[in-house]
Amino acid sequence: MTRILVIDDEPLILDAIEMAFPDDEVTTCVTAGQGIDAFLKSLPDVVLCDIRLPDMSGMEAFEKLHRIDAKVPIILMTGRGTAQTAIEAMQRGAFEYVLKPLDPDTLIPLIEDAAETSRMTRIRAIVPDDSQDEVSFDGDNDLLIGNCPAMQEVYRSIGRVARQNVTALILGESGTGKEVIARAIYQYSQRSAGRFLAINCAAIPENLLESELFGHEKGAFTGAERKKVGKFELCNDGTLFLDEIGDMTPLMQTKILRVLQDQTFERVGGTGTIRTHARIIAATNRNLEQAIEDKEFRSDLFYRLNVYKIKLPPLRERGEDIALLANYFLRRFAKELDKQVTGFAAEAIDIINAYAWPGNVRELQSAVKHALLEATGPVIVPAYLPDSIREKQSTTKRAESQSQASSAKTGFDFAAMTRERLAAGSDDIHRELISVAEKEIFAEVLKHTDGNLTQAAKRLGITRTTLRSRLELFDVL
Ligand SMILES: Nc1ncnc2c1ncn2[C@@H]1O[C@H](COP(=O)(O)OP(=O)(O)OP(=O)(O)O)[C@@H](O)[C@H]1O
Repeated sequence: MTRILVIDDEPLILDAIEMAFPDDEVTTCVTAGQGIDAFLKSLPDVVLCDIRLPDMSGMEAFEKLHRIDAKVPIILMTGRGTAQTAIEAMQRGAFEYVLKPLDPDTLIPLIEDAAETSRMTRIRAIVPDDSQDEVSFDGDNDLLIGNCPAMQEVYRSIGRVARQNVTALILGESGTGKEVIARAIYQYSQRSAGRFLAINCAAIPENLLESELFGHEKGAFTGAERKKVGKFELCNDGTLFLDEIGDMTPLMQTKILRVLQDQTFERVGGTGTIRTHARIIAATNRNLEQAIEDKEFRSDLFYRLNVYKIKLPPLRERGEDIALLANYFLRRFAKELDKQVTGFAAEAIDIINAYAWPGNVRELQSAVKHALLEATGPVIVPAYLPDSIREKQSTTKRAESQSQASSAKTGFDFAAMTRERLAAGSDDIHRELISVAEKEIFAEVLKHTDGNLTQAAKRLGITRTTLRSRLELFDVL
């Protein structure tokens, strides 16, 4: 549920917004004064503010709200005549502006985007300190849980890179915590009071991504009925998180490379060169070295991004952290859901430890939530865990050990695994299953070649570099 504060003196607009967000908490105010009071009383996640208000200008209202808490995204509503003022407000920190009459198809995704930005900026990602034995519970922030050596190295890396103002590249499978690490880097950086904007480079088509990142001039293309300020410009002194960077098209890769090389770009349809000092944090679940070899990713862009690399281990390789995380999520969600559940039965922890967690921490989180919702007693027993984990844990875990020990038998039921991943809600099934298959194939071939990579690559019909990088990705080398 998003807490939205709307400040506008037109009752029709207030009603329309309340109707457009029936599941959210919408507070409406008809003057700037009332809006500021409501803002001070309880900070909203997002503010929508008209540019013309009866008691002060929308610009003044924006500046007052922005001074109180610069991390709350403020969207200005404007008529065509006042769009220039709204653009100026954006350059001073407003999140976006929308033209009246409001179009729900534009407004709803924009509010969702603003709410997500609000969450990422305001909910702190806290790195544990060395002295921490017990995990202290903090409902308002995200604590990074895990003590295994690989995670300790991740925490050290955050400490080293956060204050350096350099580009950081976060690598790891889906759900391993890349976004939460990006937030930690931002929050521990010298730019923590500034803007943090995120964009998922895989989720939107190329032309939209281009506009989102670089902005566009009015009339730059059909449908560009207003000027747009892009994220690179908005984040001039802030931090821009480019998620799923490995999935960008060649054109976007070239454009991003230019920004990284000389900190300049042009808006789409614009001629003026704009300079940006945005700090870039990039993340991907792809093996970029492999993508370079496959000619899908520019090597010069990779070298620009790879200034400081943080590699997140998959959950299945985090040993005792798995149970630590499960217990943390149990306490967290038990509080949220108001359930009197105190812990896991030993058998349930055994299953959790044995499962391969292809969806990593995110999958564990939803499994614990599922178990809590199912629970009727004070302890989580195996029956409360999702079927997919109980039934298939042995299959998936075996996949891991087979690939590493190179000694197990073959014969996965891929149809069953696909069904399992579908039931688990995964949206990365192709990669998950292909990885499991690849690991098994490699393990068998390497066993046959006594671990000789050159011979194995020959028998597999792939290059030695490809084999090496796949094995590195699986952390087999
Ligand atoms: N070490 C950790 N301790 C506590 N919570 C974590 C940890 N790592 C990840 N999480 C939680 O797991 C969930 C998934 O993490 P996140 O979204 O950062 O993963 P991701 O790698 O960015 O995933 P994707 O590649 O799919 O975007 C989030 O709710 C995050 O807060």
